[in-house]
Amino acid sequence: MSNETFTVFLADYAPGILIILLMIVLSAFFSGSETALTAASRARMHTLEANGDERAGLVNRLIERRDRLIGALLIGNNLANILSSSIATSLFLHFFGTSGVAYATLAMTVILVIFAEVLPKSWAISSPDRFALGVSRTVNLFVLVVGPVSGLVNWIVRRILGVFGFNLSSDTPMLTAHEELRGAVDLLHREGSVIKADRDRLGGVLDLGELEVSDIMIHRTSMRGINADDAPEVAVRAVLESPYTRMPVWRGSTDNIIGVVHAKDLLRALAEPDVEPENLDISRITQKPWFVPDTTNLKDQLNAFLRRKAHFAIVVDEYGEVQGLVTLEDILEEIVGDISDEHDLEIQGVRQEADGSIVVDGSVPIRDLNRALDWTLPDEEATTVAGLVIHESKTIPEERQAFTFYGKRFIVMKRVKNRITRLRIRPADDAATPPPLVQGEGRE
Ligand SMILES: Nc1ncnc2c1ncn2[C@@H]1O[C@H](COP(=O)(O)OP(=O)(O)OP(=O)(O)O)[C@@H](O)[C@H]1O
Ligand SMILES: [Mg+2]
Repeated sequence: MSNETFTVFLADYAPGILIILLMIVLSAFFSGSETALTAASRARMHTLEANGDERAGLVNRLIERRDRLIGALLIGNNLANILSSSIATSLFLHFFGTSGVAYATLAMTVILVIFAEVLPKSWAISSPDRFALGVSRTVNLFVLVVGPVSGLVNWIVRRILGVFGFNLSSDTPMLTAHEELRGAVDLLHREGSVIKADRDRLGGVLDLGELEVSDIMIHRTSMRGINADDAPEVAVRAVLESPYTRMPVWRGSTDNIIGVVHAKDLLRALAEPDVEPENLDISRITQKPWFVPDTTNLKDQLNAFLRRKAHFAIVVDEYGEVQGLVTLEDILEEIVGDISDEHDLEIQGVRQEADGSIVVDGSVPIRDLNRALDWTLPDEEATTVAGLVIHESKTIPEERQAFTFYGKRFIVMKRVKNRITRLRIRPADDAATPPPLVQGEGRE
């Protein structure tokens, strides 16, 4: 090729070749960005953003609207690939006639796969965070410009799918992150790489957002507190006799809680020189109670405990009426299972008999019984076992009357006035008992 023909060649083809090169670079940019932004660590980006990194903020905004991001990048990528291939084809047609189409297809496929796909994606995946931060501004600008087009694309896709009966409304609930996590944990458990205890704990963490304080609180009837108007030595004895470290202090009636006493503060006060139990001033060592709504979900309550560095809260309903109490330990137990310490009681009023039946006091909370014996008696309608039997039988049963529900036989052993004070529970012979129906009312 002489100098002259080379100049002519350049003048004729250089713009085309330049555009092809530019498009390959652009296509590589889009592919790499997609990989980097998808693989970037969200935790790291949030930390960086919190520390004032503006580019990390952009990355977070982009990832939050993932479909818009992917849509825009796809459009850019295709635009670049198709433009470069079209120009290459027209150049090749010039040199090789009609077989130029085949050569162009072959050459561009190889070039695009290597330089516009695999190479940038491999590069991006090797350090996605840095790559994502680097491209964030440019990609953001591009998404802003192309966003409306990708919105149009999504709309057309939905329309066409709609014709075939698939209904993807724009807010079709995708799997929530929780459901995905739970699914993954269950799957790993089934495959054997996550043991049951771990699955239960991970599941417990995920459940926190779905349970409310009222689901796990200690009901007001089981709360142990002290009366502010009692003589100090009576209060001291009450604290000594209780297994609990913190005790609500009430005045007038048990649901008028004015404070909380910590056993250690009491011990300190008593250890002061010339303080005798009888002249101790309890109100001096009571701390202000912390009231929380019964509808608080456990995740928020756990965070609130940690933030306040508190362990103990009084639960109130929407009218401010005391419903019960909840402690940090109660929430942690939802994750790790039962926690006992050297002063915790086995649940009281439950006795396992030699014949396999269980004898319970009527006042035992259903939740405690369920937890202790791994049962699933419903605790929505009634709090105590006696309450459940009364609710299901719709009467106040006589002694020795028996009922079958929820797969168990409940036999009333003792009734004092209108209260059922003791019951025997044994597995119902017929395990297929339909749950809510009261079956037998005969005497045993
Ligand atoms: N005054 C109370 N009355 C009734 N139940 C309580 C009382 N205080 C705590 N509980 C319950 O006892 C269980 C153990 O809770 P937690 O470990 O927080 O109390 P604790 O053992 O008295 O305190 P700590 O472990 O800090 O010494 C929880 O189920 C909690 O709800
Ligand atoms: Mg404890």
